Amino acid sequence: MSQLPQPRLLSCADATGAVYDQGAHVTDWIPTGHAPVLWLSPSTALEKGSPIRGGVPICFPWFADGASGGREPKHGFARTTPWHVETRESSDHEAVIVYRLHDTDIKDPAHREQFPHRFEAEYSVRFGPELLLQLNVTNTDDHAFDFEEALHAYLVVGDVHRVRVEGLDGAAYRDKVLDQDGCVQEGELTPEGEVDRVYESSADVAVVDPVLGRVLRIRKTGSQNTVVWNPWAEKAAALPDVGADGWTDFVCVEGANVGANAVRLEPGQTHSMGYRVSVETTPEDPGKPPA
Ligand SMILES: O=P(O)(O)OC[C@H]1O[C@H](O)[C@H](O)[C@@H](O)[C@@H]1O
Repeated sequence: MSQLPQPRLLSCADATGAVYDQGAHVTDWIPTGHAPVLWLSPSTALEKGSPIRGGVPICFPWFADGASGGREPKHGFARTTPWHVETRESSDHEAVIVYRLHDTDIKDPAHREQFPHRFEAEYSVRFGPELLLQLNVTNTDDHAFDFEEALHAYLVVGDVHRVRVEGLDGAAYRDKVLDQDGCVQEGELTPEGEVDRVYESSADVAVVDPVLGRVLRIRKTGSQNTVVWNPWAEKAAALPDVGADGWTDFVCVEGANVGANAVRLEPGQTHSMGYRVSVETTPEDPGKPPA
């Protein structure tokens, strides 16, 4: 497979960022005065047609293998398809790039067959003191269709053993590790092993990181699910593009609409999902004791 062209680099006084046209895939966001916020695997393949491990993959028009299973490629075709740059502009406090994808950009007949609908997807990325991502999907066909979506952000943490994910208390979730529905989150989530949970929640989430001394705040709009994922040691060992120790350095907190929350769009309708991240530095916080 051939190498991907270099990512587009954007900057303004308040941030720098990087995005690949393939998958409109944001791989870097550094708000000025802070350490990088998005994790990118040092061993990811940067090859045409391969998913990039890290940053913010866009899962569309299905998540995992789809609401009723059996769909390929995993997480839909959008993350491995080149998107078109629509506009790109910078001001002092914000650098913005807008991408577009149409059904006609999907060249593989097997992929089109699994989603035989005319659509237009627009994705805007705003790099500033906040990272603001918005995915708008429009039904340009003459019949209704359903789709799933996720903005699968890999967030840098000092040590996943020590983070606390707040904001999900009381939310129902499907535990994909246990293959169990109807679980309910009690208090904050403190990862102690593989985590793969699809929460019913549109609430704000905070990733409290005592090692890096910061809190990442995630705010969502138009998103009924929050997915939290970390493969932990054993599963990570089976993912060559995560790297032996890479899994301790991130937690994925994804804005999503999946399963029963798949979006139904009538002809001409548009659905928008927004995902926003900001960083706060914290005073000394002992967090959990080291594992
Ligand atoms: O390895 P990938 O295809 O990128 O998927 C990575 C992960 O994505 C989501 O978080 C899913 O809930 C997980 O089940 C999956 O393992």
